Amino acid sequence: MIDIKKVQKQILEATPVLGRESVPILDAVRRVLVQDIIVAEDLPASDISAMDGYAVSHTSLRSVSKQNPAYFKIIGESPAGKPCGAIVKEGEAVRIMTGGLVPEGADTVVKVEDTIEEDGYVICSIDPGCGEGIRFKGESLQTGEVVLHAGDVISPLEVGALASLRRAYVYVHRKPLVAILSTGDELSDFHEPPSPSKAMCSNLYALAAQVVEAGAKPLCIGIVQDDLEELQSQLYEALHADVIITSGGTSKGKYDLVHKAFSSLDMKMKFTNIFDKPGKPTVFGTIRKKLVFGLPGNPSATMLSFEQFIRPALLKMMGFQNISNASHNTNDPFSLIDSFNYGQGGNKEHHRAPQIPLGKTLSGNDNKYLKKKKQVCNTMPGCLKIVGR
Ligand SMILES: Nc1nc2c(c(=O)[nH]1)N[C@H]1C(S)=C(S)[C@@H](COP(=O)(O)OP(=O)(O)OC[C@H]3O[C@@H](n4cnc5c(N)ncnc54)[C@H](O)[C@@H]3O)O[C@H]1N2
Ligand code: MOO
Repeated sequence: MIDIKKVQKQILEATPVLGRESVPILDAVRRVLVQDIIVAEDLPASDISAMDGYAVSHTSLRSVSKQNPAYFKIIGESPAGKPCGAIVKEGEAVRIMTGGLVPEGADTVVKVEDTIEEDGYVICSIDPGCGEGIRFKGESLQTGEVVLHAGDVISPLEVGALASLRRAYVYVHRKPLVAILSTGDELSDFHEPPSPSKAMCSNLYALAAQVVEAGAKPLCIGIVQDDLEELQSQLYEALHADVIITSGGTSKGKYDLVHKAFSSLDMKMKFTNIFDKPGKPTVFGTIRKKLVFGLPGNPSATMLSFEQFIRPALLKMMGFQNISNASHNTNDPFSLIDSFNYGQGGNKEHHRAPQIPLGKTLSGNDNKYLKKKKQVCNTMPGCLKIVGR
């Protein structure tokens, strides 16, 4: 048996980073960019007004004051999206709206609140300073600038930047396809009637949801009976996925066939048992370089093993680099009380303790899950996630 840290390290060492695919920018959210994004055209592409006001040449505004206002003849209008062809000379102004193109000859926009318009003239008694009220060409982004880098994670901010650069598609790391199989003759699915001897194969759905939440693509293969040939053939079919997860059949029972099926497919076994519970009988190896995880059937063990071992691998496949050893936050249903040396043989056992603040000391009466008095609540040690996610 090996400990969680070693297991996590072994898994990440065997995990490849997947190649790239081009996707529409909205499909790139929470995914990792594979290319640098270089600005092809200045942003803004021309000088545009940052204010509703009047575009003038600053030379006409020098030495204006309340006592000595400047008068400008209005020679045209530049609403947003409809440029004005006029050329502004000294003593002239163009009425301009926010986002409107600044006409030739103008270098300053006086905002409307600082002016009075009368009989085709605008009167200005304040000098806002040369260049005020204008967003100049290239002020936000300049041609040739690297605005996003390979390895960046796309969030709405990056989508906005990409859209403003007119990039409809970007290259990101491919999402792993994760085949999920549930093994066990006792399992049934929604379409089957309930029976006392059957258990609903909830793991199939819980695992698929975890795969989705991690950002990968689930492929629910369904229930596979406790039959070696069927298991072998379903696993063989599943090899077109990037990752295979089975649940159940990993233990020592007569009908626990997962080990045999893996061996028959020449699995390169990395480990078969971990030191901690839940999740003790977890199996991991590779078949034709595909990652294969055999998770125990107990639903809480299945989900915890996914969080500890599979989620980090999926994140690595999708190009995330900042995978750290940060623990889960305590609002997570996987928050656990850590009761060291609790199990027989001295292995760690983690008991569920939903939504208890990190570090809080609890008395034995606080929670039905507590078996000892005065245990310090902790999150699952060694659980990997992206920092800041
Ligand atoms: N002799 C020993 N027996 C067991 C050991 C051991 O060391 N020696 N380990 C125990 C531990 S720890 C675990 S965990 C389980 C793991 O068993 P399996 O992986 O073989 O799982 P199953 O026996 O197939 O199922 C266990 C339990 O979970 C239910 N299950 C299975 N699949 C699903 C599913 N898709 N959805 C919902 N529930 C599922 C199943 O009905 C069983 O109740 O072994 C212990 N035994
Ligand atoms: O190790 Mo078992 O996975 O439930 O406790």
